Amino acid sequence: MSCYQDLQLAARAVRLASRLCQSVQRGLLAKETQSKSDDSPVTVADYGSQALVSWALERELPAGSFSLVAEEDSEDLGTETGAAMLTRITQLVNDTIAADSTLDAAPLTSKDVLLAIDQGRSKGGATGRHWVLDPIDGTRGFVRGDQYAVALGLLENGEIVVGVLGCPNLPMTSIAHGVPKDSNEPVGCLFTASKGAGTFVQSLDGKLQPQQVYVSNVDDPAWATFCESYESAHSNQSLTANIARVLGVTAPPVRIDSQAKYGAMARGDAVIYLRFPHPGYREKIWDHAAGSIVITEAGGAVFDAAGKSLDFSKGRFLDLERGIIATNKKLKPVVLAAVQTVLNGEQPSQKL
Ligand SMILES: Nc1ncnc2c1ncn2[C@@H]1O[C@H](COP(=O)(O)O)[C@@H](OP(=O)(O)O)[C@H]1O
Ligand SMILES: [Mg+2]
Ligand SMILES: [Mg+2]
Ligand SMILES: [Mg+2]
Repeated sequence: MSCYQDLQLAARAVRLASRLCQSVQRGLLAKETQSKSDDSPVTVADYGSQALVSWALERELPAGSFSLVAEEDSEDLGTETGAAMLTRITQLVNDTIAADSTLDAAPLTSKDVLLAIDQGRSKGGATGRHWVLDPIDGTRGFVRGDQYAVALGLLENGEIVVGVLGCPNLPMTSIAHGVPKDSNEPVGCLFTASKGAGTFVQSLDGKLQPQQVYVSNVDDPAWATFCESYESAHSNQSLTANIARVLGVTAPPVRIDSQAKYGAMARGDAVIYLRFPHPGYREKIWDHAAGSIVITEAGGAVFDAAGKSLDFSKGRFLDLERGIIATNKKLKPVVLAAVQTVLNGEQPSQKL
């Protein structure tokens, strides 16, 4: 299959899953959220999205060739509350398939749904082709009614070659000054990127045609704006404020959930993305796979505090020096220097 065909397949799968997420977010019920053992939330939509993407990819790929590294697994659906959730997930998956006039498929059973979810247990690695999925990135944002993304990448021999981000709540217009509340602007963006072919944005509903996008070309940090996680537990915001101060950035950061940040940056809404999880946190590949190619194909760079590009070939986790930074190529050296200045000035106890 060519990169173009992979991209089309990925975009169809992400669109389908995004529709399921949108319908759940509209009528979100408290009982549809569970806590995972690591205390992060997971909803019927996370599972439903993973089942749909897995099902939509596998049916189009050569038999036996499908490998998926994805965030969720069916373990928690084996409990008593899990069984009720599974019924609801199966219904959501089948309703979404039935509502798509381009799909001609028999309804899935609960067992089919469990199997589709558990396809995501692949370990990935440096050889072969592995799809990398975050069925809902930014579940906390999703539950709050804010930003989230369905994020799908394709890892080929250790390198991400395709990335698709479905961002159902992201305005088609710039969020450089934040996401407007209660605006009539159209929302719902689909970002697509493939190796050597650029990054494009189109409306998730398909009404607006794809347009090529580029990261900001700001080369003076004083004019730069930055974005970071909405959740303060996900990134050390006093550290990022110090980095911004060293750079001379004066504008307040745009704080939004999920890889929607990478999409927004790819079209120039913000110039720098700073992510510094608290010591001990290990980044997962599905949290950055699609987003990183969306940035690099838009002319940007994604790297860690040592200046190294992200390495997706090491399995389910990213193996990196502290932090993830994205910006344009001109600003990379100056942003990296500011990051290193601030990290070197930290108290030893604050270091990893
Ligand atoms: N303590 C922590 N530090 C850094 N990242 C964390 C975290 N706890 C959860 N995350 C990750 O942050 C992701 C959301 O990213 P963001 O902070 O950009 O909104 C979550 O993805 P999920 O919502 O898919 O679980 C999760 O993988
Ligand atoms: Mg999660
Ligand atoms: Mg995630
Ligand atoms: Mg997720």
